[in-house]
Parts: sequence; structure tokens; C-alpha cells
Amino acid sequence: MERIRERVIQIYGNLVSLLQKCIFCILSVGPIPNHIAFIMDGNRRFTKKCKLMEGAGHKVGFSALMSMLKYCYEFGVRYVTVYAFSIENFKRSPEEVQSLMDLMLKKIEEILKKQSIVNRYGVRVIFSGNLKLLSEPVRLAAERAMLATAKNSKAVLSICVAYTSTNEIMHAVQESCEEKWDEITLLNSSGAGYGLINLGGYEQDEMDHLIKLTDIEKHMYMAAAPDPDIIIRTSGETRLSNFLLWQSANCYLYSPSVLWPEIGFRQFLWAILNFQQIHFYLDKLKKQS
Ligand SMILES: CC(C)=CCC/C(C)=C/CC/C(C)=C/COP(=O)(O)OP(=O)(O)O
Repeated sequence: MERIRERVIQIYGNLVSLLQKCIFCILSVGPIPNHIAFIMDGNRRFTKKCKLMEGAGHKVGFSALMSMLKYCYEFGVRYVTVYAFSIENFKRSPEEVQSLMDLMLKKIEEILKKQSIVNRYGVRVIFSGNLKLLSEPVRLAAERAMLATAKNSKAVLSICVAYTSTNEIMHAVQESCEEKWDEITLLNSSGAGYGLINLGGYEQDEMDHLIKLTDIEKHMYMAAAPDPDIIIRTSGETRLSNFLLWQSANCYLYSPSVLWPEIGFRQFLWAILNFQQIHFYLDKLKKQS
């Protein structure tokens, strides 16, 4: 009896995945987003709603993330970014921060296993954020994961930890200033003698030493990924909460009402359909003007 039950579940699973493949095939006639970012909101609320043990919502949340990654990579999305832990999250109780870090550590080991989604889809994993703020075991695990997947080239997963956009922008501006300062000092010491830049009426060669947009962008934590096409934030919230502010100028925000651990194929499909509809509409406007 048990074997029949297992077989039925297996057949059902195969049928569902065949149906999903057919849907992806039809959808791929339209534009496929290159980069989707997720704000995984509502894990603690899910714990409360389902009367689970403390921290269980985040574990279910991780499984939901694995399903979303599978949909993204099956559909042909090359870049996925997730907001896994913000700098603000360090203000939570020490027990909660510790439990989230323990989960992170365990899950990093899991995603490095041979049969994991990361290895199955050839995904390069990048941890983006102020990694110095992480405890040593988590930081080392993150570095290990980046090294182990560095040669994967089919897709990219950016995991934002110890991240906020304002911190990212500040870091990038500081790095760019330091780089320019070093450049000017080097030129001065070699006798080129540019002196201090007069911001009033500078000459062309002085202009070359002003910081450009590309200087700042190359120092962003998210420099390895293009701007996102869609940001999906669960639990009906439409705030960005200091996530990808620099990169989201032309991005579509989709905000399903489900909590993160409840997100599934339906929400993914709806996000893609809405994105494609907006894309077609903007294309039409462009052609008319
Ligand atoms: C390796 C890896 C990528 C692990 C990620 C694991 C995971 C699902 C992390 C979510 C972290 C987080 C603070 C989510 C927000 O929900 P919340 O806790 O703020 O819940 P609430 O919105 O209900 O308060």
C-alpha cells in the first residue's frame, strides 16, 4: 500500500513539473526578466499564524526560496538576488540574531552539496553586503561558498547579508574617493602636479579626476549583477526597506499578499505576467512616440 502511495505521489510530481515546463515554454514567447530580486517578508508572522516553534518560519522560508530559485532558473532568469539579512536585523534580540545566523550557516553548507540547486543549475553564489559585520564562522562559510562556486557561469545568486542600500552607497562613494585620491597623489608625486581641484572652473585634465558614475557603480556590493527587472516583496508590503535603492530606478515592484513561506508557483507566474504586460505597454508607447 505504501509503495502504491509513493508511486502516485511521484507520478503527480512528474505531471506538475511537466505542466510547469509547458507554461514556461508559452511564457518564454514574451520577454524573460534577466534579474529578479526577492524581499522575503513574513517569516515570523508565518510562525505565529501556523503556531509553529520559534524559528520554524525561517526554515520553511528557506525551502520556499529553493522553490523560487528553481522556477527562476528553469524559466531562464540569469540573476536572482535575495535580501537575507539587513544591517537593521542586527537590532533584533541576540537570541534571534544567533538563530538566524545558525540557520544561515547550516543552509550555506546545504547549498554547496553536489545535488543542491546551486550545483544543478550552475549557479555562482555571491554574498553582498558589509561582510565584516558577520561573525567569523558565517563570514568564512560565505567566503567558502563564493570560492566553491566561482567557476559556475550559467546563473548568479546574490545573497544580501549585513546589507542596506545606504551602507552600500556610502561604501561605494568612500572607495571611489579613496581610489581617486590615490590616483591624484600618484600623479602629483610623479611631477604631473595637478594640485587641488578647483570646483569652480576646472580644466579638462582636472575633470578626468572627478568621480564618475561608473567609478561608484564598480564599488557597489551588487556590482556583479545588472539592475533588477522585478522586485518581489511578500506579505503585501510595498516598501523597499533600504534594499537595492540605487539599482531599482526602473524596476517593477510586485507585492503578493502571501507571507514568504507561502509563496509558490502561482505568485511567480503572476509576477512574470505582470512584468510582461508592463513591458509590452512600454514598448507600444515607445513605438508611438
Ligand atoms: C542561506 C540563506 C539564503 C538563508 C536565508 C534564510 C531566510 C529565509 C532568511 C530570511 C531572513 C529574514 C530576516 C526575513 C524577513 O522575515 P522576518 O523575520 O522579518 O519576518 P516578519 O516579516 O514576519 O517579521
